[in-house]
Amino acid sequence: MLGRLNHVAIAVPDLAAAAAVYEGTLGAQVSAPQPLPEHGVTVVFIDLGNTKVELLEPLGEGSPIAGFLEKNPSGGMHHLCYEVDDILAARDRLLAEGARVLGDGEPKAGAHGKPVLFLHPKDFFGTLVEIEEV
Ligand SMILES: CC[C@@H](C(=O)O)C(=O)SCCNC(=O)CCNC(=O)[C@H](O)C(C)(C)COP(=O)(O)OP(=O)(O)OC[C@H]1O[C@@H](n2cnc3c(N)ncnc32)[C@H](O)[C@@H]1OP(=O)(O)O
Ligand SMILES: [Co+2]
Repeated sequence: MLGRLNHVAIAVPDLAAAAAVYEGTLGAQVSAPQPLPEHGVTVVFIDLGNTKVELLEPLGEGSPIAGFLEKNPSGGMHHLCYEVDDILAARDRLLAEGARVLGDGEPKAGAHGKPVLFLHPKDFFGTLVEIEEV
């Protein structure tokens, strides 16, 4: 079921400052900020060739990452995103295996415009998992 690792996401309190560190200190190419109100975050991506790093900060009230940043005020690893070739088949398998799919269980378009779903961190060893259909 799992394909490539699409991205590793890091939640940050200040996206511009984090992007500047990735550009200046790490010499990375960082994409322009992408506000995603439907996800309650603004993101940038660093394309590493074999995978990506996603830096994200809260956007608006009720961001799903606000609680995480309260607990981790300087930021931290937030989620992993695995690629799948059929997100509905993946969802059905995950539900059949007893995993919790977050939200209403319906895929939403992610940062790349592809359908994504999230799985509860407590079901995957303290790691929030995102799956993205590619
Ligand atoms: C840009 C679009 C898209 C893409 O295309 O890449 C994105 O990546 S959008 C990213 C932002 N969206 C989401 O993260 C959606 C899914 N997340 C959620 O629904 C919530 O974040 C959550 C997972 C339900 C957690 O919400 P929270 O308010 O923190 O709830 P709790 O405090 O009840 O947390 C429960 C429990 O889980 C621990 N936790 C929370 N977040 C994480 C995390 N990222 N990694 C690991 N563990 C996490 C939290 O500490 C609680 O643990 P206990 O305190 O031990 O109960
Ligand atoms: Co993501």
